[in-house]
Amino acid sequence: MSYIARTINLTKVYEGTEVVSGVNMNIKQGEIYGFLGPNGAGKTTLMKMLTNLVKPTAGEIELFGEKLNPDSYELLKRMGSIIEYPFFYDKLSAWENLDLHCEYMGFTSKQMIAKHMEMVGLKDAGKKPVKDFSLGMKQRLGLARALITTPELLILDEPINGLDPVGIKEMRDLFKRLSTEYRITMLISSHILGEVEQVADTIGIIREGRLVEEVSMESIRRSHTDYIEVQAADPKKAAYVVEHLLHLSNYKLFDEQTLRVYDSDITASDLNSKLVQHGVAVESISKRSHSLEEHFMGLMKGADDVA
Ligand SMILES: Nc1ncnc2c1ncn2[C@@H]1O[C@H](COP(=O)(O)OP(=O)(O)OP(=O)(O)O)[C@@H](O)[C@H]1O
Repeated sequence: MSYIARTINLTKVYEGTEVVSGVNMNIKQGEIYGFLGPNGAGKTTLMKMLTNLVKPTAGEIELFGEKLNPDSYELLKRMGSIIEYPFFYDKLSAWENLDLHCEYMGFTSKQMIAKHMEMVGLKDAGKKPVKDFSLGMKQRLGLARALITTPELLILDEPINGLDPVGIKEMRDLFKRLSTEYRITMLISSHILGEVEQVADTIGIIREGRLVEEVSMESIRRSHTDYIEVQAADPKKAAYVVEHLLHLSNYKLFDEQTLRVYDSDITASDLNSKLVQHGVAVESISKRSHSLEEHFMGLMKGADDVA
């Protein structure tokens, strides 16, 4: 397996508190890695360490197979990033801002500016001063700037913040294109599952500085459970019928009204008729999936029941 970025026991302590704790993160070449966690979980701090903006307290970072040091300028040139809000010279136009960036980074091709302005949907906004840009436009311009030096790895901290639904869709499509057409590996943070779920190949979940899960979306989709949910006035009676008369053992009582049956040996309509036959007053019965949302929300909040 080829990893483009790895962290080994990465830790950051601020004022005596570990805000990133022993994180082992593995970002594979070519993938989109969705980095998910609630506000304050440590996402930005970890991304700042990956881009040498913050020095780790302990642990190591490997980029492109090499150890990241304070003077790893060549490694940093191979990545692009937007961390927190992108900063621009407000009075300068979008084009001038990108031009300055190219010079600063030692890239001279001006054609790249037009190409990337178009790519992020800002083709006609090049002459506009950045002070007249909306937050969404600044996010796009930040992305153009991060892309202009043709990075192999793109690190984007909450890139969808401030975008309207159309902008979110366009940004998602762009991420997919960057991944499939340009083979750029991406680390994208968010505190909202829906923002990354549709594009990510792998999801890493950080909570209180710890990486609590790192898993491929494929395996999550494969393993998330199907079940039949029964609402009944007396779910204990329903559970009795399920266990002792139908001989199904994989079920769980949830509250005063709800029973979930995880066995795949029975259909919802068969279960309904059997329960009714044995005198259970079924109020509703339906086939459901334990949604990804529930799975991830459970992990992000630290709930025990996240199966
Ligand atoms: N320079 C700093 N000095 C002290 N504490 C800091 C500093 N930077 C971040 N923190 C603290 O570290 C913790 C993690 O912050 P971080 O910004 O990395 O989280 P996050 O997951 O990116 O959250 P958000 O989505 O709100 O940006 C927070 O408790 C924050 O207050």
